Amino acid sequence: MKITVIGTGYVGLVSGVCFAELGNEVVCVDKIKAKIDSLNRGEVPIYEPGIEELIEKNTKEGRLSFSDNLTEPVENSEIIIIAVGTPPLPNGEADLQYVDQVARDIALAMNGYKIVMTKSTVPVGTNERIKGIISELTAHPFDVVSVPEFLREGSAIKDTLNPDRIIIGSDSPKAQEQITRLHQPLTDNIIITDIRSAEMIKYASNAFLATKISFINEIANICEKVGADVTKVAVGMGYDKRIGSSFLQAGIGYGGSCFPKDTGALIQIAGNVNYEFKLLKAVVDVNTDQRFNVIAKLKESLGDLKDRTIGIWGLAFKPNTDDIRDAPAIDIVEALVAAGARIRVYDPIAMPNFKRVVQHASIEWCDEPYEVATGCDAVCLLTEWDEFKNVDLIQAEALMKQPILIDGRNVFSKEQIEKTNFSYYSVGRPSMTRHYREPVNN
Ligand SMILES: NC(=O)c1ccc[n+]([C@@H]2O[C@H](COP(=O)([O-])OP(=O)(O)OC[C@H]3O[C@@H](n4cnc5c(N)ncnc54)[C@H](O)[C@@H]3O)[C@@H](O)[C@H]2O)c1
Ligand SMILES: O=c1ccn([C@@H]2O[C@H](COP(=O)(O)OP(=O)(O)O[C@H]3O[C@H](CO)[C@@H](O)[C@H](O)[C@H]3O)[C@@H](O)[C@H]2O)c(=O)[nH]1
Repeated sequence: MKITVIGTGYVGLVSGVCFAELGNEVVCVDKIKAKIDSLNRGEVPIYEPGIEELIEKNTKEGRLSFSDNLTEPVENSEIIIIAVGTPPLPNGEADLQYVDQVARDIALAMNGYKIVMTKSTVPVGTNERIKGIISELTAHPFDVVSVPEFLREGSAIKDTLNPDRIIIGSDSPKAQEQITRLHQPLTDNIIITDIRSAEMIKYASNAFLATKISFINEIANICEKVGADVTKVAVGMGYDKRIGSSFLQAGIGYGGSCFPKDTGALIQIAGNVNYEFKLLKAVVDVNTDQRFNVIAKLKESLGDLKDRTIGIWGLAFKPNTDDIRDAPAIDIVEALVAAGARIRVYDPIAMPNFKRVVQHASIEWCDEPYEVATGCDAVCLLTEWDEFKNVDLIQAEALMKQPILIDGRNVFSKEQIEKTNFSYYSVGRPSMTRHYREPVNN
């Protein structure tokens, strides 16, 4: 099939390349010319394992191309995919200006029947709004279908080529049949719904996963006080098939471009119909507090943080991505700056993006984890990159002023820590505080 994908962010690029890999003819369009120019030079604007190779292969084989103008691609395509951003407005609601603009642009470029397939995460009713915008500007026939995207950053290619399910929200048998055919090579789990339910499935899924994370984080906080181990609790709970073992990793809370934005948007969607989504509001509050537990643990072990040197291992909101959108590390580093600490940071991939958002004279940018540890009063692990899991803790400890380790992701085992002199604080597991404590004003 001939497909135009509009928006070359994570979703646009990954779905574009995957549909090309399945044998379709795909043009990825973005309004930012510099992005298209770099893609045409073979430079990929996002870090995502496996994507560079797939882009190279599919462009070489002639199934994938890039353009900063949608007119010709839309004219030549049967299916137009909307994959532009829906960032939060100050009140949490999704900002639909990019979606609206694309709907207008598609309408003006249409030359015959098209299927407009929305992959952007959009509030219930938005696909009807898209339909309205397009039909005001063109007399050509078209259908709008909602096919929400469930990929995760860091495993986006794998998720797209092996989805748990495909949701198709449609009110047109003709469009439904074509979009089903497009996705058939990926899975048998194709679920057809009305458009509004498809839109809601996306928000409800993200909100449920965020709820699981805040739930286990609260259990972790209680475990710390009663001497239980949340990692064992999660394993024990996860064997119950009704609960499931995934998304029960306690830590410093969820971040990223989706959960914070989509939970906020769903609270607003409910609010707009006079429903207070109390549970989800609590999920968001718990998540905000969870980030600052890292600061509380630093204060517990060091007292005042002024003039203390604190190391940070990891800035991305999760491993295998350079995305720092709503990463807990932003709030944590800013809180350390505000407390007057000196901060030494390193992330294998996300440092350039982080530097664009957080800049302060007290931040030292390092090239590897041991450089971070050098001269530190404490090190905090915020992203569970393999590079940090493989750190030689004895070597790191020897470089530090004080051996204090705050493990925000429960990466290290009791056995690993027992071989060191670290005072070790993790999340929802018993602390391993040692004899070592320097005077506050050393
Ligand atoms: N990032 C994820 O992991 C993920 C997963 C599932 C769903 N989603 C949803 O998918 C959507 C896209 O997310 P993303 O992270 O890929 O976004 P992004 O912000 O990374 O990229 C969006 C792209 O759209 C382009 N764009 C905006 N207006 C345009 C226009 N008029 N014409 C052409 N291009 C235009 C922008 O220049 C940008 O490159 C969002 O609604 C998001 O919630 C994202
Ligand atoms: O047990 C867990 C699992 C995740 N996280 C955190 O939750 C956040 C989100 O992780 P993940 O869901 O793996 O990444 P995303 O790429 O944000 O993907 C989510 O958001 C996307 C955008 O909507 C959806 O498409 C995906 O299905 C959904 O998993 C990260 O900060 C993780 O560290 C935890 O703290 N504990």
